[in-house]
Amino acid sequence: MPSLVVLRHGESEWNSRNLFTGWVDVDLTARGEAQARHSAALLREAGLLPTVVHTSVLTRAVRTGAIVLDALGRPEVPTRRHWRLNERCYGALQGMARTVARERFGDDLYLLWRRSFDVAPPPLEPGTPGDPAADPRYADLPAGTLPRTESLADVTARLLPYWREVIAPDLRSGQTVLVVAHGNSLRALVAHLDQLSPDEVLGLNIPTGMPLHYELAADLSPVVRGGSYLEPGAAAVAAAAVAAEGH
Ligand SMILES: O=C(O)[C@H](O)COP(=O)(O)O
Repeated sequence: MPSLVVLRHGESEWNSRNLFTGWVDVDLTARGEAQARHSAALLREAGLLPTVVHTSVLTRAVRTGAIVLDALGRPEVPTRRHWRLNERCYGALQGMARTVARERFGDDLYLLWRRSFDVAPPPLEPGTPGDPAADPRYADLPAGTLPRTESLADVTARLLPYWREVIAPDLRSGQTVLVVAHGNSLRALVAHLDQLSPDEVLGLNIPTGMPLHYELAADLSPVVRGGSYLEPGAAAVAAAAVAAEGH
């Protein structure tokens, strides 16, 4: 059976400061690096040795993937990086503390912007941190591709082509695929895999550095809806902490 593991990057510098991050390119904290190494140990114990890795082009995901492979003694495993796996663009919220956002805009709008499927935050101002128009990584993308803000629906629309055209063929060819991405780009993928309702999407939170395993049927539908965290107890506690951020 095709085997997929999805992993949100380890804790980042802005995760530890509770700042909205989006496309701002920050690094891992020492805790985040340790989470990546622990994820490798869990993968080894579970017999889930990746044969291909897909990451976003953001440092926190790229480095998490590299640390996992290094800890497994498998630095030669091919890794592909693509912007379509990037975190959602959080627009004008990028760089803002979650507590400030919740107090400034109110609980309802704060929740809608963080966790609804089809509501995007206000767009980022040109030239502010994380503006992809100023980043050479995206220089070759067609004009109009780069987001200035994204809803989860927007993330889904730009992520699924990569899922269908690149990751799915790896799975169908029998690879053990590790996808290292972000809290919301993985929410978009999980919502697609599990066909989540809008209410289920609203309650979906993915913790940093905790491998989530999906056994997939031949049509790539999950054998177990929601997949299986390799450390389910710790993941449930950490996901609740993500939901509570900013409160
Ligand atoms: O971009 C960010 O700030 C995080 O990766 C996800 O933040 P959220 O859990 O508030 O959506």
